Amino acid sequence: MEKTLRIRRPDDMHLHLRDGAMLHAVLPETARHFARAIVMPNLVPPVVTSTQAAAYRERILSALSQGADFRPLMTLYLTEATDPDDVAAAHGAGIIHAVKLYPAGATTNSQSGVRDFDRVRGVLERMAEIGLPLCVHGEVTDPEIDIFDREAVFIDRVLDPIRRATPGLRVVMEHVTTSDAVDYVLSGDETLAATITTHHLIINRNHILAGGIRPHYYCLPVAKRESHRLALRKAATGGNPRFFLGTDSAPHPDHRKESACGCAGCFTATNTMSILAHVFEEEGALDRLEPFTSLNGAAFYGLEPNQGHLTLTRRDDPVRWPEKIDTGDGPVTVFDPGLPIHWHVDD
Ligand SMILES: NC(=O)N[C@@H](CC(=O)O)C(=O)O
Ligand SMILES: [Zn+2]
Ligand SMILES: [Zn+2]
Repeated sequence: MEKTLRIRRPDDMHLHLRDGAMLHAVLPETARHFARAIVMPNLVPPVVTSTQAAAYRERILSALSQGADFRPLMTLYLTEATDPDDVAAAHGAGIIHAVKLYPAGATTNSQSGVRDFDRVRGVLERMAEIGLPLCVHGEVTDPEIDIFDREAVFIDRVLDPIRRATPGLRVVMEHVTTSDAVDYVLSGDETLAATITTHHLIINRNHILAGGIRPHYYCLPVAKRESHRLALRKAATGGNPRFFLGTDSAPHPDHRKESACGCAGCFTATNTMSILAHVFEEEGALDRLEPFTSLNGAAFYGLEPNQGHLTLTRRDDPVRWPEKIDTGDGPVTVFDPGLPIHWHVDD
């Protein structure tokens, strides 16, 4: 039976748009459904100054097709040399909406990230004063720590000390993958929130490793065991306004993923809204899809909800999407949820 759901147009609060040919190829995939996105700054070289953020925003706007209704919300990449005055000026001018913390070496293009957290204390204190959110890739990089434990250890060793030392700092734990992170968010106050990706609601670590290694399911933080996936589903669909969508859609050309040392990232921009409707229906929480995708994130970032709407219809025939997106850097594989999805996004 057909079922219809009308929601405010969604925001993607964690997105990789890249640059150049890749930007041109992937931007329409997001702009088709999403009205805004928090755009990650991990370009090569990274977006570290307000001038660079403004220039990157212009490149995104000029890559948009005519008539597209999409607003990029820019971020700065925090380094040990970041100038608190530049951050505050960029925020005051409306150029940036967050600063992104990558522990050096934690993920794709994080080599310019932070090694000594004491060195960014001044920036964090200024951000707390002006109410500018810090988005955190929450994994320790200590090689002694098992990759499946790196998020939980980061909370104890790095994040909780930073939050205690910087009262009032608004923090978004990005792409949470564990029940530990969910519990930590629930234990926090209104200054603490988390994004949850689409793919972490679908896959656990077996999808990556059992029966053959599947590079297109490899991302960071890596998917954990099933109990964690279930905790994420509960958090996403549970109605707490401090959990919201950040797809972490992260395009890499196939030749970089299907390799002896494949890089991390799942590309989900194309089919995210259909997959999420499926997940929320399975959890008996379709009425909570709109808060998760379109209201909670905006509220945390101090933005009005989008004016436009998106309509999803459940039909008997499954949704079709291209297996790959062609880009100037080679094909990018679209995330495969591994099951038929029946929620069509209406044009
Ligand atoms: N999530 C990923 O696996 N990859 C992201 C980086 C990130 O968000 O950590 C990327 O830029 O490719
Ligand atoms: Zn990350
Ligand atoms: Zn990311």
